[in-house]
Amino acid sequence: IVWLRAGDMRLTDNPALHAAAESGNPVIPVFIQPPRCEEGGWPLAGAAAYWLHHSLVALQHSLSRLGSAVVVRRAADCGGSSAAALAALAAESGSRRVYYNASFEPWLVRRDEALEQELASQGVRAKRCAGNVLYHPEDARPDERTAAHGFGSVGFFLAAVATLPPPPPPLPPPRRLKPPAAWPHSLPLSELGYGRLPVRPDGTVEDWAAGIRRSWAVGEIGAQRALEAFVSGGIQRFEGRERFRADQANTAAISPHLRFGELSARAVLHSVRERASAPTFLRRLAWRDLAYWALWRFPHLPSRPFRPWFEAQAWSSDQPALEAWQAGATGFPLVDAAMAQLWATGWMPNYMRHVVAGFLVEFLNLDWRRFSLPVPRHGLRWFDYTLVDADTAINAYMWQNGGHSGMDQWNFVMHPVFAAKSCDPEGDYVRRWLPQLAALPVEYIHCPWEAPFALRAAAGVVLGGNYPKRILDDLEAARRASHAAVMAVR
Ligand SMILES: Cc1cc2nc3c(=O)[nH]c(=O)nc-3n(C[C@H](O)[C@H](O)[C@H](O)COP(=O)(O)OP(=O)(O)OC[C@H]3O[C@@H](n4cnc5c(N)ncnc54)[C@H](O)[C@@H]3O)c2cc1C
Repeated sequence: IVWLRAGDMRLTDNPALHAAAESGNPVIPVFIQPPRCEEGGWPLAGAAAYWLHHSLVALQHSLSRLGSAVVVRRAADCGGSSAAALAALAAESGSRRVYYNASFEPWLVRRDEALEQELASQGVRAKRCAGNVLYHPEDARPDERTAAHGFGSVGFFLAAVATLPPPPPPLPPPRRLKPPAAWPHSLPLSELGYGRLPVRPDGTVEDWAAGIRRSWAVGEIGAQRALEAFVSGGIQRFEGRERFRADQANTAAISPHLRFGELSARAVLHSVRERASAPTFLRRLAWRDLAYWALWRFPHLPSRPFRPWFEAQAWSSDQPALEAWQAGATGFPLVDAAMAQLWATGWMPNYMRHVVAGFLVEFLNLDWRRFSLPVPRHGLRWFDYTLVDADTAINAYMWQNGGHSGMDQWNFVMHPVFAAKSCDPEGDYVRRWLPQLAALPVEYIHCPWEAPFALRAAAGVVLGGNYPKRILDDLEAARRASHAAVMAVR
């Protein structure tokens, strides 16, 4: 049995699949929808769940070309836990071995340890394989020497893994997977509900995911093409300052492929190293491992401030401001364009994530980690719900830093107008995502409130009409207030 989890959606460099294929025995790949209690409070939802559905469709297709398949099960139907579902599948199929790739979220580490014991008690051996990160968190050796790089920074992490053997080259995809004599029962993928879209009372489908489908080629083949396009084309622009541009596609745009394991980090590392000199990009990849290490070492990262005294920080409770941030209706075009891109495509580039996170924390002084029901509204949870690359480790690590309480706190403030000078100098990004502002000349595109009334009228822009008025008139005062709240606890 190869137990495929949400981060394993590939054939190439999939150590668990590779090991099972090499065993020479029949191979049964299985995906089990975990019960809520195994998800550590971070159930897959929204855009990321939608992505997983399509990634599973693509994986089924790739496996069928090798004469194999993915058996789909729900833990809820098979004893209520992943362990029980695997034990049942092992009993049905006569399998004695379960192969899987290691995860590092603390709740999954605990679950996997208990699961291995439960399977062992039923005569089934589990083999945990290494492969979804470059360096396993438990192998990193952070100490005083590495902390000299700035505790929790990427330099700190690179020093902590400097003496480890380099990540091995990626494994090839299996050429063949021996099928079992009879395929065990499998649910249709649709039963998992990950790809389900809401139906209106009149029976029509509310297709909020059309923009995601248009923007991405989900699955391993799409992932490899995206990586190839970046390595053969854009990587040198990334190494320069152009990686900060929002109006140009100068980053790899592979994060959802990495999140769902359609690409392995090792495959990305080796592909880049073979073809280009790209130290800045490779630091980004190391950042991903750093986030996994941080969550593994400090399990409370998604729920409590890393620096505990920030627990006492006084936050604003301005609900309309929060809703304006979410909806991309703050009246600050750069922020609103990014939130519109997020809503439409499930993604925005790193620089824009800094801009919108900074706006929420530094100017609106809204608590990034609060939890609200039924809609997850605040920064971290809103990203988790809307990003196709939603990743608990990276998301929490970055919001902690943006929210001042993290290991590697941001020492900069992204001003929603001035930041545009480097990331959207001609206003093309804003024009793309906020077409109602498209006719404004470049000097006003990021600050439409400053445009003379007649010019706005000629451009068809009505503040408070087809584009909102600013929710903050005095950014400097807002910034001073949030700074005072930080200084009171720091
Ligand atoms: C507030 C905030 C929240 C974020 N939440 C997520 C998240 O949930 N999931 C996620 O994948 N990324 C997250 N990021 C990190 C980063 O913004 C994205 O990984 C990046 O924008 C993805 O685009 P790309 O593939 O073009 O990245 P590139 O810049 O081309 O980098 C290549 C890969 O390196 C990794 N990487 C890049 N930047 C970072 C980083 N800062 N930290 C860790 N790994 C990184 C990603 O896997 C990325 O795909 C967040 C950043 C911020 C500021």
